[in-house]
Amino acid sequence: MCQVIAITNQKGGVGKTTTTFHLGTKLAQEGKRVLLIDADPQASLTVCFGIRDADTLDTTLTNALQAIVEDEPIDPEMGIRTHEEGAKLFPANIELASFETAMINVMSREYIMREFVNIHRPNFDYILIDCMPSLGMLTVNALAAADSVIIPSQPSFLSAKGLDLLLHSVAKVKRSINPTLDISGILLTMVDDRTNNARDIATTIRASYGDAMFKEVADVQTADMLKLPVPEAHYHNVVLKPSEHQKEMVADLSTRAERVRNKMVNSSEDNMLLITNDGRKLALDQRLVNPMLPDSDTGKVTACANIVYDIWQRTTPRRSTQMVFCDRVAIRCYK
Ligand SMILES: Nc1ncnc2c1ncn2[C@@H]1O[C@H](COP(=O)(O)OP(=O)(O)OP(=O)(O)O)[C@@H](O)[C@H]1O
Repeated sequence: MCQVIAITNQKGGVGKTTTTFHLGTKLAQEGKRVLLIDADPQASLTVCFGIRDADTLDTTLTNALQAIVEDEPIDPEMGIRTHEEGAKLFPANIELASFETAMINVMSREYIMREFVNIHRPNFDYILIDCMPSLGMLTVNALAAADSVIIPSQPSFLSAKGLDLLLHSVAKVKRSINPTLDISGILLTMVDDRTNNARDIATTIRASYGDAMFKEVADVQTADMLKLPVPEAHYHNVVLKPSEHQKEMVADLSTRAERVRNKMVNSSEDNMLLITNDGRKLALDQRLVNPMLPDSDTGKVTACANIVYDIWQRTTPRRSTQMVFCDRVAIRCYK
């Protein structure tokens, strides 16, 4: 018999899509017939399936729900995509947001998704619904369509605070719309056992919702842990001599620092922070401190531009890409 599970939490970024995608993929790898429904206009689950431009899709959850509202027949194969790992997807895009607003005028609006899900129940062992981060009408629809709910939650103060509200909403849906709805459990996600704060909050959540908690948690995965392939780096340090203007300006910075130290200037006019900032700008390019100054042959920006140009010339046949990072991140503000 098909199990329909809504993965929900009104808090954003707690791992709903990640949980839906990995749970769905794992079940499919075990030979189950799995349909993942993207019920979030942000379409993150759709993107997980490699669909980068969801807004150009012809058939999405919006069309399907619209067809149900208009009593049109639905072809169960329509709009379904297959992932290489075997799970199937019913995609979404931003149009779902306006559909949610329009739902307010529809009769039996809480049951639209249930009707859609029921069409697919006979063909799948599991249907997982990735909900949007809100307790709006689409989430209520997902809860009305589901047999159970998984609640991903991060061990953070704000996530813990929102759990009461969410459990209250689930209870309300169970009472008034879907009496057979169960809570499968609260799944702690992105648990970083290296910090005391995460450990403390996880303990507090367990103390409050112990029975509802999954024993397993999803550990935080950092780039280091994932051991993603990284290209071999060749480091080159380029050491440059200061221009005459830069030397003069550095001397001026010392004079300013002296005046600040001796309290000869009001701190609102000049202070160590301003001086350090000017020093950092000056080190990058003298024109950042005084736009009237000429470009310097020995400036960092010029040297960088020359290297970029040189690499471009050497690698043009390979059409290689260069990414240039700058440690003076606020450069735009000073141009
Ligand atoms: N275990 C993990 N370790 C590290 N990063 C993670 C982990 N799980 C999820 N993430 C990252 O956290 C971010 C949020 O995850 P995800 O999109 O699954 O959350 P969400 O609750 O679906 O978000 P939204 O509410 O916006 O739909 C993503 O960038 C995801 O890659």
